[in-house]
Amino acid sequence: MGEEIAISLKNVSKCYKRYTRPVDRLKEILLPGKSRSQEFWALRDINLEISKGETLGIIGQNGSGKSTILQIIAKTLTPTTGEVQVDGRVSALLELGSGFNPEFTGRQNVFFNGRLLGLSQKEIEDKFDEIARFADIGDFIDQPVKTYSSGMFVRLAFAVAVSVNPDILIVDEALAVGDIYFQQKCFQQIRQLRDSGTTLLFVSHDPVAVYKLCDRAILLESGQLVLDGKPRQVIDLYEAKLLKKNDVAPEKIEIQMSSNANGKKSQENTSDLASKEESDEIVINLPEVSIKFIKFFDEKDKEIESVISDQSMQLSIGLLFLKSFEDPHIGFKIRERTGEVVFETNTACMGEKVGRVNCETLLEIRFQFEIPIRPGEYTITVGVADGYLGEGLFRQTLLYAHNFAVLKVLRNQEAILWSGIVNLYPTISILTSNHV
Ligand SMILES: Nc1ncnc2c1ncn2[C@@H]1O[C@H](COP(=O)(O)OP(=O)(O)OP(=O)(O)O)[C@@H](O)[C@H]1O
Repeated sequence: MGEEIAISLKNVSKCYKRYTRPVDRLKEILLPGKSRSQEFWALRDINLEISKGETLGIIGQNGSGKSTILQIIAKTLTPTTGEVQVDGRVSALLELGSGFNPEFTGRQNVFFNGRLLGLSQKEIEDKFDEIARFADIGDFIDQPVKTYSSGMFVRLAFAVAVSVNPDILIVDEALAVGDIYFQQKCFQQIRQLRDSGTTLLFVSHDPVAVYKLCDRAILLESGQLVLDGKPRQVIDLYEAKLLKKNDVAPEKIEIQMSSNANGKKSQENTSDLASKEESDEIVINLPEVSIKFIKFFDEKDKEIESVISDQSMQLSIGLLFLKSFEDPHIGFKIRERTGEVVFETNTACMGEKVGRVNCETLLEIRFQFEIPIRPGEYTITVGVADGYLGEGLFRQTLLYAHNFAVLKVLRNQEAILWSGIVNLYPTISILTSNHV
């Protein structure tokens, strides 16, 4: 699997015309010859190949071009320049409402859309009950869709989109609309399609959804493809860039890919971050702040390689400051291998202050905590920022090293048998009384 190409974009760009005032658009139509618009490039020179069966997450800030790229692949939008090739039946859940006629009932829309997606009347009749069951909107199926809530809308749209057994499924943020039960149902359905070989393109602002569903991700920034890699790397870079954006003094900070596993750093600029190896992690830092070590200790200050579930431990972070800082704060994040955050905090959020650090200081900070989590491998991310502004915000990020170390949590042989993410240490009371 993976060699046959489902979607290919070659040098794809999309330019929109933008008008300062709506009247300018009218003037341009009535008085052709003089352009009253400005060009706006929503996508610039995108090159992308997606193999059959691949699951691609598309990440980017608002306005970065995510929907535009999906619409171009779904052929509801034509690119200004470049070449697009799509091999297979595409089913797209784009903007809420697209593809449905508001005056038609749900039932009529199912038939209408089913035909658009290439099913015969008979095929839709055969699938109709299954679609209605999945959408689960009761009698509303025979009401005009203009009377639907956004949740009902997306239920029906999703049910239709997945029922046609598409070769390529495109989902744009649609899952954020439904309730949690429906979302789970959708995820399950998407997973089933994925496992049966459907190519999936998925836009979401929820990193966890991308971690869980996708085996590859791309990051778009102002219409350009900035990184194509593993979901974890792409999300880390996205989050690093968000952090940088919020900084008051972001200009000096560097974003790099770093091979933490062997300590080798490749000082690359984000502008030429092409497709990256899985071991590369995103590090952002000022040159004057670096991590010297990360160590684990037990509660008796003995250094340990791994920790037993339910026990106490200490995380020790050694930082070298080659410049003085007035109000530095240090934080850590523990993540599961899948990328899901188990816990994170920092000195500011804990109501602590490190105080001023002088130039050429080696600072060691130790966090003590319990580890009531299931056995497995977790990663440690370290962050350092200066100038606490409240509400978890800082004046400037000094360092952010994703997945810098691995923490192994071993099974506690004395613990009860349990499953899940966190041990709640349950106890039992059994109360009996005579029932009269
Ligand atoms: N019809 C249009 N005319 C002019 N500009 C447009 C048009 N459609 C989109 N744009 C602009 O193109 C850029 C990319 O839009 P797009 O909807 O693809 O972004 P996005 O990444 O999906 O954003 P969001 O996360 O907010 O949905 C935005 O700046 C948007 O304002």
